[in-house]
Amino acid sequence: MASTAPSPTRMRYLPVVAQLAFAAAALSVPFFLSGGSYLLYVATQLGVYVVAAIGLNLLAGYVGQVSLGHAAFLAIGAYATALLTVDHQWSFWAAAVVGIVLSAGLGVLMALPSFRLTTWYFAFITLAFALVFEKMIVEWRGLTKGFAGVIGVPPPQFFGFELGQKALYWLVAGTAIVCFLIVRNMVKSRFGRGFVAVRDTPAAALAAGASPQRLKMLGFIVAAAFAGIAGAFFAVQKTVVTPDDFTADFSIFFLLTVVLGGLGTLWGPVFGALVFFLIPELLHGLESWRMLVYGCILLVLMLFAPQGLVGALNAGVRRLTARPRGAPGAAAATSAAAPVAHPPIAGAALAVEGLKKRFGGVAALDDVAVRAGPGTCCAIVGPNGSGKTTLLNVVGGFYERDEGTVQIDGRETRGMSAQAVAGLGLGRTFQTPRLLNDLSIVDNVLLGAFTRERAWLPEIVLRLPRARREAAALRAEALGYLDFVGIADRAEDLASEVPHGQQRLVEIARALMGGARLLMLDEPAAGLSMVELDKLEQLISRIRDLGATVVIVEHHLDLVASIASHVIVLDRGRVLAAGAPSEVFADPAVQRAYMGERAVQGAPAS
Ligand SMILES: Nc1ncnc2c1ncn2[C@@H]1O[C@H](COP(=O)(O)OP(=O)(O)OP(=O)(O)O)[C@@H](O)[C@H]1O
Repeated sequence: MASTAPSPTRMRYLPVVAQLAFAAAALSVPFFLSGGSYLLYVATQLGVYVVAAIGLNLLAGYVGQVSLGHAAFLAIGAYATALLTVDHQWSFWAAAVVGIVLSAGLGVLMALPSFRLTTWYFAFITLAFALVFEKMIVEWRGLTKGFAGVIGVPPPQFFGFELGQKALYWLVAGTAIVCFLIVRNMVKSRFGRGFVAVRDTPAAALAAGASPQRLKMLGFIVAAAFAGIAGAFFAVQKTVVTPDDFTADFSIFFLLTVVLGGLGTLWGPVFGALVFFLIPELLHGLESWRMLVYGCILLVLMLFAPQGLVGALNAGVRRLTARPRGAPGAAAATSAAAPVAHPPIAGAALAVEGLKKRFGGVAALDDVAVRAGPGTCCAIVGPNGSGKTTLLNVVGGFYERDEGTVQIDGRETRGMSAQAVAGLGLGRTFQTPRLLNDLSIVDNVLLGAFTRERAWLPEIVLRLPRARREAAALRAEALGYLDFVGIADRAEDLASEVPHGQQRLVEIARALMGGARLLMLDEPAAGLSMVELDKLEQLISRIRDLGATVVIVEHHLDLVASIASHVIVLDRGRVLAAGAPSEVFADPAVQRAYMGERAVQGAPAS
């Protein structure tokens, strides 16, 4: 019987066909409208807004930095273009470049507070900035001409020819398409995975060796530069630039556009701008009813599609094309990749001495020593609150230590950031899996390769051969790692869709993808079924036997007894006992402190 489900190949090409069709439709608009028409003017303005919204969506949707001051970036692009062309007779192109550079520079400044502030505090700062900036434009009369604004911005010239309204439209629409493609190529690359990690789980970004600060900075620069471009077009399209054009309302309009269009979706800003800019324009004839109808549309959307237009559409498509569990599909596609015969791993030795860490009055670690060598598994056990996770966090560079030494492969890690420690070959998993829920399983694994990718941003944006080759090779490798941990059939599923036990395996695959030579697992058996536990035990044993150094924090003592050659028991931050599992678990002090008197009889023998 012929299947009615859309074929995976057809589904894969659908977005490309849709993108081409949309671009063709956008570029053909001037063929249906006359040169001086109001609609062409509106369509050009829409294109300008799309450019700005695409940038804001990258920043707010992907990097998670909600900015309520986007209008300021546009204002810089617009005023620079207007002032340089009107007062100094610069060409549009040179003036626009200055506007874009200045706007990107402001983006750098705006990025700085985001390094320290949480999302909402940062949003308030940007709102305050937008309000101050609005006043500044008015008050700095000597430069901006105050309320009067800059009048008579000339149209761009191209080889001596003045661009008419149709040509300007094509220029704006072409720029919007280019901006869309830049963002599309970026978010599909390691930068996109890094952005989402910074947004959803910065610890996972750090563990993968990615710098949240640099990624935020990149997001701000791109968003601000796009707004600068939009501002330059805004100036020539309107021919007048005044402070009223760049109020805080304008910033809020952009945020509304990307949120209601679908925050963090590629098409969100495009459809958002289309709907939320065009609707009030098209409702012009309704006069006073216009805003009421507009408000009702927004309300309905917020109620029925809180994830935005495109977010709701994507969710619908996912539901329609969902593959029944166990049916061939992505499973068949991924299992076709040859199972990886993993080469040996050159394990990195861990040596910790005299480690101390206090949180106020609590001594979370007090003179702790750990030694683990390649091809061995060292288990850290102890009651809740005994300092196990703190130990992993200090070794991983997530917390600064108070005293002591930590050496990975003989290198002292004092003063190193978490991403620098990851660069020494440390891979880790977390007590609660830190996955990028909106990305596929294979993308989650690919995050692990963040620092291994060599293609530069321009190569990625332009999809040059090296970037494409590298992306294909890494993807094949990631699928291999999913095969290795036994979940290749879930490669294309969203991380949020896979069960808890498999999420833990994804984290292990991600660490291996990052080239982990010292693997630290924080309670990997928590919440697993007996079958999953068996598989986990085999997997960790395989990784250890390949030569990696494994350090495992675990409450499941049977698992510890079967895979660890050395056990360290922590109790209130101090090492209570250390040695082979059989000795340690037989120690009455350990039995009393950790397992309690009643459990002593049930302790594993070895
Ligand atoms: N960021 C922090 N700020 C303040 N106190 C902390 C912090 N992290 C850990 N602690 C404290 O340090 C001590 C050790 O905590 P830690 O999470 O390392 O224990 P654990 O052995 O991993 O416990 P569990 O088995 O419950 O995960 C606890 O008293 C905890 O409250």
